[in-house]
Amino acid sequence: MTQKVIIIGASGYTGAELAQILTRHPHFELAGLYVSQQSLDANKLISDLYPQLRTFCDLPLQPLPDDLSLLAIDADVVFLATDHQVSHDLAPVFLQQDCHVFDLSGAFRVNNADFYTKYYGFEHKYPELLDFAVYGLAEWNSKQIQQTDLVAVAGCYPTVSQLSLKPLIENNLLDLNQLPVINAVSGVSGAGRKPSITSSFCEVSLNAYGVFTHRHQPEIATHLGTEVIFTPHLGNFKRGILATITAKLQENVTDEQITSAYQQYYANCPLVRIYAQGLPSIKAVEFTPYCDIGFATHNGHIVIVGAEDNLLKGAASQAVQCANIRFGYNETLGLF
Ligand SMILES: NC(=O)C1=CN([C@@H]2O[C@H](COP(=O)(O)OP(=O)(O)OC[C@H]3O[C@@H](n4cnc5c(N)ncnc54)[C@H](OP(=O)(O)O)[C@@H]3O)[C@@H](O)[C@H]2O)C=CC1
Ligand SMILES: CC(=O)N[C@@H](CCC(=O)OP(=O)(O)O)C(=O)O
Repeated sequence: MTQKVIIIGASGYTGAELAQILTRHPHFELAGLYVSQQSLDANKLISDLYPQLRTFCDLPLQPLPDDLSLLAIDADVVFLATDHQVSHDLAPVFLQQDCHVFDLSGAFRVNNADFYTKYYGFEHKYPELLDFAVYGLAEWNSKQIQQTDLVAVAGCYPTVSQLSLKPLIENNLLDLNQLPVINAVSGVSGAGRKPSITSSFCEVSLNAYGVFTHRHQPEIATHLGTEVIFTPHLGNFKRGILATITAKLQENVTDEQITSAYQQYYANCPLVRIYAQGLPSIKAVEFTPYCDIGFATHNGHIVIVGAEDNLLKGAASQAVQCANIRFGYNETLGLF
């Protein structure tokens, strides 16, 4: 059994990663790559933009047709690697034609229409889809993912932050009277391929941004079920996120209890690697579908360090992981 899949937003950074993964996937047949109707890249080959794909994937980047429903009828699965508002507009068209939608944007991640006005700057028109969507944090929501046609793949910073904190919160090992503090540094690919002054080579050094205002704070807090302080940073490297998370432990919590909580939740999760010693780095995870987690404790506090590739576990490979789960395949199929 194979599913016919298409990627919309295929010329972008996460779209190109999806194209690479789906080309080698044994059960998903990559049937088409799409960009906007006005795209400057329309009708180029994806391998013209990403020469590393030459001979491996030479499909053209097609402009979206006027009648999207014809495209939707012909596809079993669509990956939306598009901006939030574009995904918001496209997903219902595909769902209407019984196409399975895996959306990499934030358009369906938080079940609260007001959140979109406040943090995304647009009015959400599909509250019923917010009810229906399953949050694609693969390790935590696999049962729900198996049963949905709309997966809102978790955001990049939220993925590493939640994978790091959730086992400890679920086992009541943290004193949440002191809010966990997440400081995370992302490579510049997190900002996407479109040019902008803030992601321009000579402008990027290392800086915090979105302090107390970034949309990933409420995404993390909603799905963790507890408030956090989240500060993203932009670093002068291409890909990867390193999150350093400080939290207060409940009285007398031992390192063994912490390790055992991680093992309890991730023993059967091949894409989360818990370090027995040492701390993860971006070097350990870049170009891989893993999230690596390590920790140290001192005087009743814990510092957890989580690392992932923002374009893979933080986006494209987690999207395919969710699709594998949805169709009953091994969750790592096509990811290595
Ligand atoms: N980069 C990252 O690390 C992560 C990104 N995400 C999310 O994934 C999504 C894609 O991100 P990323 O790959 O970085 O973005 P890019 O800016 O690199 O790519 C966006 C893609 O969308 C296409 N596009 C733009 N407008 C339209 C339209 N109206 N219809 C169809 N296609 C369109 C662009 O092509 P063109 O303009 O030529 O048409 C391009 O192919 C975003 O929602 C982002 O928030 C999630 C997690 C991590
Ligand atoms: C470095 C950088 O700019 N990162 C982006 C986050 C990545 C992203 O695309 O956000 P989603 O995961 O919500 O889709 C930002 O801070 O807006």
